[in-house]
Amino acid sequence: MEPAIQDHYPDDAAACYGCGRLNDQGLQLKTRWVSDGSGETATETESATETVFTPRPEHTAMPGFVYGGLVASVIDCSGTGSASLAATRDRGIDLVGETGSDAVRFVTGTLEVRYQRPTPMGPPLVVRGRIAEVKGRKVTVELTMTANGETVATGRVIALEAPDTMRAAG
Ligand SMILES: CCCCCCCC/C=C\CCCCCCCC(=O)SCCNC(=O)CCNC(=O)[C@H](O)C(C)(C)COP(=O)(O)OP(=O)(O)OC[C@H]1O[C@@H](n2cnc3c(N)ncnc32)[C@H](O)[C@@H]1OP(=O)(O)O
Repeated sequence: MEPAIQDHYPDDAAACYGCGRLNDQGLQLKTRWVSDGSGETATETESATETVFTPRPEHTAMPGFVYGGLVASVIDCSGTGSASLAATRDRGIDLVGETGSDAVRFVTGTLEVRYQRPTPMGPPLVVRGRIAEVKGRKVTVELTMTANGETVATGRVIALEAPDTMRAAG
C-alpha cells in the first residue's frame, strides 16, 4: 500500500482535527495515491488519491444518515492531503520511514461541497481525488465521495502551500 501523506507531516503540522496523526480526538484521515496493482504508482494523467473513513455514531445528522459537516471535513482533508501528495511528488521528494517531515504542507483556501444524496451511516466513505491543476503554491483537487458504490457528494478544494508564518503560530 502507498504511504499516507499525513504520516509524513512533521509533528508541528500533525494536530489537525481532520487528518492529524497526533490528534487523539480527531478523524485521523489518511490519503494515499491509488496504486494500479502492478506495484507501480500510476502515471500523472491517470493517478488518483484515496481517503477512506467510516463514520461513527456521533457523526449522525438524523438516525441512519451522516452529518454534512463531517462529509465536508472528510472532503477537506482529502483535498489538502491530495495537494500535498501532488506537490511532494512534483518536487521529487521521497516519502521515507514510518513518520517524517518530508511532505510539502498545504492548507485549505477554498472548499466547495455538493451534497448529491443523503449519506448512509454504516458503510465506509471512499473519497477519490483527482489533481486538476498545480500552479505554483496552489493546487486544485476535484473529489468524489461514494458510499456503497454510489456517489453521495462531490467537491473541489483549492489548497495553498502553508506559509512558514502559520507554522510559527501553531
Ligand atoms: C489555520 C491554521 C493552519 C496552521 C497550519 C500549520 C502548518 C501545517 C499545515 C498543514 C498541515 C495539515 C493541515 C491540513 C489542513 C486541513 C484543512 C484546514 O482546516 S486549513 C484551515 C483553514 N484554512 C485557513 O485558515 C487558511 C486561511 N487563509 C490564509 O491563510 C491565506 O489566505 C492563504 C495561506 C490560504 C493564501 O494566502 P497567500 O498569501 O499564500 O496567497 P496569495 O499569495 O495571495 O495567492 C496565491 C494564489 O492563491 C490564490 N488564493 C489565495 N487565497 C485563496 C483562497 N482562499 N482560495 C482560493 N485561491 C486563493 C490567489 O488567487 C493566487 O492565485 P494565482 O497565483 O493568482 O492564480
